[in-house]
Amino acid sequence: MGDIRKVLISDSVDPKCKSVLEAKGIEVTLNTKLSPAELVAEIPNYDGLIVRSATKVTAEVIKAGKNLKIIGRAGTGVDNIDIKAATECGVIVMNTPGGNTLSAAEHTCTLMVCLARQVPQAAASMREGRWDRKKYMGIELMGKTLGIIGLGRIGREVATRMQSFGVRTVGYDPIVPAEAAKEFDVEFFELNDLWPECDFITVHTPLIPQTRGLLGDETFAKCKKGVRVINCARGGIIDEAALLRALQSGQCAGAALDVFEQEPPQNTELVQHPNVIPVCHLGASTVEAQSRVAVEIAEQFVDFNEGKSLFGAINANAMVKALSPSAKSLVKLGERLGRLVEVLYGLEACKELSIVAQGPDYSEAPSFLPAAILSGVLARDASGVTLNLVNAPDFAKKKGITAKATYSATPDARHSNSITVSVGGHVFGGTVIGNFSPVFTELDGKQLHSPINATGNIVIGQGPAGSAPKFMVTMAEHGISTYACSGSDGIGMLDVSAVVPEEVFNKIRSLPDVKSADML
Ligand SMILES: NC(=O)c1ccc[n+]([C@@H]2O[C@H](COP(=O)([O-])OP(=O)(O)OC[C@H]3O[C@@H](n4cnc5c(N)ncnc54)[C@H](O)[C@@H]3O)[C@@H](O)[C@H]2O)c1
Ligand SMILES: O=C(O)[C@H](O)COP(=O)(O)O
Repeated sequence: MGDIRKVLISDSVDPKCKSVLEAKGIEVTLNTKLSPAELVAEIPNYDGLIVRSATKVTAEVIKAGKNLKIIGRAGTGVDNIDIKAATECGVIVMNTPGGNTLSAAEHTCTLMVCLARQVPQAAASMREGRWDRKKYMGIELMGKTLGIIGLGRIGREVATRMQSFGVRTVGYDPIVPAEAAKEFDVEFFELNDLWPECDFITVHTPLIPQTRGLLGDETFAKCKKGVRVINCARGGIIDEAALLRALQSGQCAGAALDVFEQEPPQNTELVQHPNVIPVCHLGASTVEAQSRVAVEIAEQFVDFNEGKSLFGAINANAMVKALSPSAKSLVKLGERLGRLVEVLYGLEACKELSIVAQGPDYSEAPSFLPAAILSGVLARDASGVTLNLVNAPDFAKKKGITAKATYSATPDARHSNSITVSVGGHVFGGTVIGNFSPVFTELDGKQLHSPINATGNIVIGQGPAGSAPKFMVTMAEHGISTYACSGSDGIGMLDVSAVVPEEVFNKIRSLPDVKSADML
């Protein structure tokens, strides 16, 4: 069992999610009725949180989650989660990106067909006792052009489905080359050229600054008169006020909206417009999609807990290769080496860290060692935030600290695998013995005659040769014994039986010629 023992599910997620987690011994609470304030009060009791789009996982919630390690989104969009705050607090965020793709694509196609034939409006009018055959004259889809903005998972599935109606599909996506779009029969257009081509436009992008208001007054004006639009992605990609104006002027002949700038929507004039088909965010609401995303997020939590994978994580690059027990030991060693150089030379001297991983087993280490070492270097400067592989790189950036790692397959002369970190010409190193025992092996460029356990209570001191026995005597007078001692050229390292109290350190520091003495 890993670190995730208690999980809160705060949205209505398929019960399979709870079952998969509980089968692995994880305690699960399902509570979909928490107010924002109640969530803030409850969250400290949990290691993990699972949501859909209803729960707003704000910075306040994340900061209150003192034990929170992971937030899972049973679905795609993570705009209801404050990713920046999660990253700063070292909390992993993951989603299940593909689980509801087909349902969202089918829903988009359904809405497009409804726009062409006004089926929802006709059904509503019949329920009101009318038989308005003339009013609901539709258009055929055959031969019409659909513009797809965002050619990711859903955009492509929409394209291939609508092609079966004889619809010509054109599209734009900043990261999809024209040749790749051609493979699923989408003609690529730059955005400016795309607008006048389309009878229908559907958006399938995330809501990010570049896509907010993508369809607005300016772009509606570039469209064919009578264009119909669909938003099954996120409210705000189509500017609601501009859409209402385009509907009122007839520039837009119809809009099908599954998502809104505010949910439930506040813009009632838009929702009530006769040419709008409003739907209460149902893109992913199918039995199949809900079952899939529920199982997927639970299995992703379990895999993370068991050190198998970090599939679906969107803010934990440095962690992806650091899940195995041996990698975890190497992360620990990295943290301790980082701490060692900071304790000896201070933060200012640690602005540029150069890291080398050597030996056949450490080829993946450069992907996570910089973050591990940085979390040690910055540990005393993080104002109460616990640093880890998720948040240390961001913290370091803010402090102007860089860490670069290189890899060499050739082992060093003494160890088959080793890591070193250098600051200002001072080199410190270590290795992991077996899979679980991180040890220091090199102090300021000198190999230690015997390695020192890097996870123990380590005292590090600087002073003249012969200082170490005096350190030991002083600590022994206060009941602290020394398990191991090693050192070189003025730096000594002692593995001791307990954390040394400040008053004892003060005695040690007052010994003749001792430059420094600290707990690591
Ligand atoms: N309505 C629902 O219930 C529902 C269900 C699932 C997903 N969604 C939403 O649908 C959207 C798409 O999901 P997906 O799984 O296809 O995502 P995806 O990541 O597979 O695809 C999104 C695509 O948008 C592209 N993109 C980014 N910026 C762009 C820009 N400025 N212009 C054009 N394209 C841009 C990306 O390059 C990417 O290819 C997301 O917003 C997601 O939250 C909604
Ligand atoms: O981004 C998504 O996955 C969809 O918008 C679905 O949201 P939901 O899980 O709240 O239905």
